[in-house]
Amino acid sequence: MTGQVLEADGIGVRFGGIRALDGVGLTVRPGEVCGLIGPNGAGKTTLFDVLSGIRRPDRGRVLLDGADITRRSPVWRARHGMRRTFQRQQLFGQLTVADHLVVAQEWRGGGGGLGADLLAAPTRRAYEGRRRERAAAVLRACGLDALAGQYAGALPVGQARMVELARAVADPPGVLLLDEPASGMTGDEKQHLSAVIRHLAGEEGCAILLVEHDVAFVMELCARVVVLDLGRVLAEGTAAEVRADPSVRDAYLGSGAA
Ligand SMILES: Nc1ncnc2c1ncn2[C@@H]1O[C@H](COP(=O)(O)OP(=O)(O)OP(=O)(O)O)[C@@H](O)[C@H]1O
Repeated sequence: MTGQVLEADGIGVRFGGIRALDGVGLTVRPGEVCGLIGPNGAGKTTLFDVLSGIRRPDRGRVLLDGADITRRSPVWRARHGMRRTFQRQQLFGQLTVADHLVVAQEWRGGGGGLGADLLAAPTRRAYEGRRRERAAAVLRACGLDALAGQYAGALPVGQARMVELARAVADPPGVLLLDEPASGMTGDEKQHLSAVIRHLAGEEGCAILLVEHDVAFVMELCARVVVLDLGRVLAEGTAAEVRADPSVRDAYLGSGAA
């Protein structure tokens, strides 16, 4: 999969009297890591829900490589290259780490359907073999190969977060939405996560948008940062530009922050 361009154009979402998003626009391009930051309740998760198709906006459009996908389902988006992780951990405790990555590739089908599955037909085994090879390569790239056979339910939070990222890229994405990927990680784990994300954007051309409360992590990793506040884009620019913006300092960073 090559990188895709993801655009939000004039997105509006209301929850009763609350304007969660009010005319939000942003663009993420192939090879770019864009950070999305803002105070609690700014609308970051709601925007992710709209981009990934979980929530239909009241107004505005979502575009993938220029095509309007606003009315496309989350499954359609996932099958056309858009992958997402969630703020709350979403692993299957009774599946091994490697199986998470194999299952993530199963939607492509192949190998002859249920009958072939039940009989373990050679074509089916060949498909599974290729998917296991891909899973092993991704786990190596994410530094998780030693954990391949472990049950996900037994992992500490930092490793579990990394497995979620590995699962999201098991089938190569064009666009990747990461919701607080570093939460619960140690300093070393965050460094490693940064390197993996950089590789995905720089070497594989993926367009990456990430929400993260660890502002130092975002500022160090992201070429461009978008700041949301009260459902609107408050500022957008390089890390240095955003850090120096007085309105961002007032609304979010505070005088001594980042
Ligand atoms: N399902 C919902 N029903 C009603 N209000 C909601 C719902 N989801 C979000 N909101 C409201 O919409 C606004 C934006 O919430 P959202 O979760 O998108 O913010 P956020 O920036 O992701 O916050 P956080 O950093 O705390 O995760 C908030 O005022 C929130 O209370």
